[in-house]
Order: sequence, then structure tokens, then C-alpha cells
Amino acid sequence: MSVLPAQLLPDNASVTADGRLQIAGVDILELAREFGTPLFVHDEDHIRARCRQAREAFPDGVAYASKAFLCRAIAELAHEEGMHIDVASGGEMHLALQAGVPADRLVLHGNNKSTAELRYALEQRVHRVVVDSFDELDRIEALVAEGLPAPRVLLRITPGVKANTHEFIQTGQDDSKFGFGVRVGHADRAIERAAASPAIELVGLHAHVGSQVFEVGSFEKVAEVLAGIFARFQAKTGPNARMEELCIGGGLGVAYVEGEADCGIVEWGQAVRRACAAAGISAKITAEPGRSIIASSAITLYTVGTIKDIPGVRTYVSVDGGMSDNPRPVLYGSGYETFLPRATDADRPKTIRLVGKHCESGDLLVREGLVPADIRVGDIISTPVTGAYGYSLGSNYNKVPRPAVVFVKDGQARQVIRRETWDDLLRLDC
Ligand SMILES: Cc1ncc(COP(=O)(O)O)c(C=O)c1O
Ligand SMILES: N[C@@H](CCCC[NH3+])C(=O)O
Repeated sequence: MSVLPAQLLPDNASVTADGRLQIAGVDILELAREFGTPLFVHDEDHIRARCRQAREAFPDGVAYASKAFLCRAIAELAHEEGMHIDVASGGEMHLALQAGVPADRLVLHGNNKSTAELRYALEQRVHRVVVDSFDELDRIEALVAEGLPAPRVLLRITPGVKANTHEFIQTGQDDSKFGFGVRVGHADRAIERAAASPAIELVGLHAHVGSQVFEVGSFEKVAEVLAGIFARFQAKTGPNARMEELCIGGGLGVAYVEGEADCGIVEWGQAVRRACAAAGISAKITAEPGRSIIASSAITLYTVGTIKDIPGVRTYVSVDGGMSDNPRPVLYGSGYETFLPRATDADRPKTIRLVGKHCESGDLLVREGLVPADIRVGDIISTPVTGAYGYSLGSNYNKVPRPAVVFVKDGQARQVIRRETWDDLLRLDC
């Protein structure tokens, strides 16, 4: 027997006596009929519960890393739940501001922030600018010399900790485009320069070692490395610099497939705070999780269009989306489960390859998916744990319109992003 592990479904998922999936009391097959496919369906209370866990885990402050998934509704939700919002570009910042999130709840990131992005952040007086390079310090000093207010800054430190995750999403190792390296002395130089600069209010340090990191030990190592720097930083504190905050970044891994287990946000926070205390860091400990807030709140629904059985080779099941709504399998070889929401807890004896509709053989969603033996054309098929880095990493490849996104709560569905139309695809053409 191989049934879908129930813990991969959103918190408020349930299965009716005849096997149909409901989330927050909403019938999933009805949603597919009403909104079409591909469709992202998020359990709103699941997201709210994760935000509350994050606030409990990091009582000194926690930001939602909006790169994982951002739209007006999620910005409003995260703000309502008392989260800051981490924005990694002018576009993310603009969306959050337009959604009504006050600037002083925003944390701006980026290894190559443009002058325009920095100008916008300074004009709006965002909560924190996380400075990533000496060139960025130059740009901020020039903007302040023009008369803009000095920003409150965290310096992004590259601690030389190699997290156990896909190399594309490791960020804390010495050989990284991000941040000020500790081993090469850049971290000390940046702290000295920022602490002496009247254009900067230096309020602390930041480190982020990567994403989809299961080993809490990686975060503990960061605390150890930063403790030494913090002590030196404290000694150098001047009129514009005070040791107030250490942000540990995001990166907590989540389970995507059978056999994976994550420790959860609360345990992560406890481990991080314990490690910081043990290392003698007496600052506010903050964090900025993305994936662990949003990934498992969502499932994606597709319609099966074609089933091709190659005897002795494999069965290809083609759906109406693909690498344009979930590029993670192609980019990182990421694994997902498959199931049929009409038979959610049925045995899945048949192995298939779930593929998209794009003009590439690499366009696969699930390399080895399990499904019930009676899968047929027209079925709605689903991949769970698709709430993070699916919609946000998506594209219009082959001019395939982006899917709709729906939030469900208390038996009701609300569309938070409408489906793109073919005409939308022309909107930027001159
Ligand atoms: C600086 C920074 N903070 C937070 C995050 C969020 O990471 P995750 O979604 O893995 O929690 C990222 C992405 O890896 C990041 O680059
Ligand atoms: N896009 C990556 C995560 C990147 C994290 C952003 N710093 C993923 O889908 O796993």
C-alpha cells in the first residue's frame, strides 16, 4: 500500500467518506470546476497558524520572506498577523506598500540593490535595509548626502557555513555572491565603516545560510560564528551604531515527500535562540522564514490531458501546467508527491512521470509519481506542498498564462490572483 501521507496536506484538509478532498470545508473538485486548472489552493488558516508559530518562536520580531509567494492578499495577511515583510526587490517592496503594509514593517534585501530601489526604501523609511556590499554603502552615503534620511541597517554577514542543501540555494559559504565574508575580513571592515558613517544607523547583523535546510545545526553554527563578531562590534559601538539585533535569516526546510520530516518553526526558533544565548549573544534574535510559512499551505490542481504508456519504459501523464507554474523540479531536482483528489486516500500502485505542456523534455513536475491504477484523461491530479517558490518562480514560457490562486477558509473560497488570459500576455507589447 502506498497512500499519500496525510501530513503533506494543509492543516485543514479532510477526506469525505467517498475519498474526495476538502480543504477548510471546501470541495477541491468543485474548486477546479469553478476556477479552472492549473490552480493553486491555499489553506488560509494554515498560513495564519504558521505566522503565529513564527511570532512565538521569535518574539523579538519575525519577517515573512515574501519571495516565497507574494500577492496583495498574502501581504495583508502577514501584516495582520504581526509579521514584518522581507522584500528582496523594488517590485516586492512596491507591492507590499500598495497592499497597505506600512513602510516601517518592511525589510529590504538584495545583493545588488539599485540606486532607485535604495532611494525608494529611504524615502519610505523602511524598517531595515540589509546591506550586502561596499558598493551599496557608497550608494546609501550618496543618497543621504542628497538629503534622504539615514536608514537603519543590518549588515549581511557571510559566515562561512556551508548548509546541507542544493548548491543553488546555499548562501552562507565563503564563495558566495551574498554578504560580507568573515574569513576574508570583509565583515570586520564593513562593520567598522558602517559604524563610522553618519549616513547609516547600524542596528545589527544578519546572516542567511541557505534555503530548504533541515539541519538545525547549521543555524547553531551561524550563531557561534556571529557571536565573536558581535563581541567586537559591541566594543566599537558609536553614536550611529548600537548592537540591537541579530537576524538569523530564513531557510528552515519543509517535508515535500514521503519519508521527509521537518522540525517545525517553534523548535527551530528554540534551537536558534538557545544557540545564540549559549554563544553569549545578548541581542534581539529575529528571523525571516518564507518556505516554512507558506509551502505546505497549498496544493496545485491540474487536469490530466494525455496519458502515454510506453510499454516497458514508463507512463507519461501530461497536465495543463508544468515548469511555468513549478520550475523547482527542473531547477533543483526537487521531489513532489502526486494524488487524485477524487480518491485522496486510495492506494497508489501505479508509477507515472507527471509532465507539463511545455516544449522541453525536461519539463517534468514529478519524476516518479504514484497514482491509483484507474487514472484517466480528464482527472484532476494534484501535487501538495506547492505554496512556496512555485507561483513566485513561475514564468509565461510558451506564452502559457499564469494560474489563478485561491484562498479557502471556513467553507468559503476567495480568488486572490485571477488567472491570466491570452490577452494579458500582450499587455507589455508596444
Ligand atoms: C536573505 C533571505 N532571507 C530569507 C529567505 C527565505 O528563505 P526560506 O524561504 O528558505 O525560509 C531567503 C531565501 O533563501 C533569503 O535569501
Ligand atoms: N527558489 C528556491 C529557494 C530560494 C530561496 C531564496 N533565497 C526554492 O525554490 O527552493
